[in-house]
Amino acid sequence: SGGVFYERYHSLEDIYYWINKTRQDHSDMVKVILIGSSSEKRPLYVIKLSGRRDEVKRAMWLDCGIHAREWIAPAFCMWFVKYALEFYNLNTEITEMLNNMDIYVLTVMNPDGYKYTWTTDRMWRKNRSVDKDSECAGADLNRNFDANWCTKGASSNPCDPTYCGQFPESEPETQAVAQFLRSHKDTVKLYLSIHSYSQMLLFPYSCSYDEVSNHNELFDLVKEASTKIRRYYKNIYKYGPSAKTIYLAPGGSDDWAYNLGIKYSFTFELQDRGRYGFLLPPSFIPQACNEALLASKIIALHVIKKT
Ligand SMILES: NCCCCC[C@@H](C[SeH])C(=O)O
Ligand SMILES: [Zn+2]
Ligand SMILES: [Zn+2]
Repeated sequence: SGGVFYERYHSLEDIYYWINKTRQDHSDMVKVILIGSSSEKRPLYVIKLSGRRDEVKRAMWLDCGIHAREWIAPAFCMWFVKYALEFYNLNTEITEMLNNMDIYVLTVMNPDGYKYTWTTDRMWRKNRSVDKDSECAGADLNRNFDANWCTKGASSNPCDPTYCGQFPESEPETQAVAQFLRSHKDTVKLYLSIHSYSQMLLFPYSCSYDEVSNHNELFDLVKEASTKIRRYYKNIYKYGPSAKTIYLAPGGSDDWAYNLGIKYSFTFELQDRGRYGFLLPPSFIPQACNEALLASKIIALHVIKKT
């Protein structure tokens, strides 16, 4: 139903409308939680998906759109929500997921930046906070978390695309997510952050070359996901610990979530590998989202078994 809607990119206003319509159309499985607001005072709405059972003890977190220009990410969050609601009680994996874990989905973590890519600069990455001491705007929200903050792989120059912000959690968007996860850290067992591009399935650490305690388990998970994507969708995803697999990137949401105690923490870089890059045409949305959905299912079902 409304399939073509999910094969398009949508403006920020359309996404806010979609969030509210989804809640109205599925009031038995959907709650909308306001977790904070952006630096330009736009709301940060989290969609909470629950199966029709009583309280479950686990939850999973999925955020998209932390980086403004990575439009395939919010498209995936919307695809994921539509799929979960449409196939609950029809598809075994999604039914198993929703019967055993609530799913929190933050469709656009950086609404100001996303809006800016629709109105002004399609290649914008950061949020749109204004630093009074600089003529440049915006901090990189994926360098603003409290995990080896502003060390190698981030910049302290407000004009740089990887500007770490004035201090850890200086940005309202970072604060909102960190606050929500801190207050739900006993139930959230899986953290997924969706980005583009370069087709990679990554896990901590990216703030250092240190290996996490459950490195082998996380490595096997992303290896299995990559293998299945290659088999079913004939597409190649690299996988491994972030620092070694992509680059050093301190202050990342996944490293911070891991250190908070969410031991299953991943960053996905979706399609493509550079032919279109951030300008991935809408015709690629279905396959890019199905690849990410497959990886999400594999990881979520493992987490349910193990926690
Ligand atoms: N914790 C960061 C995981 C590795 C880097 C991910 C990319 C996504 Se565009 C980045 O934030 O530069
Ligand atoms: Zn990104
Ligand atoms: Zn990226």
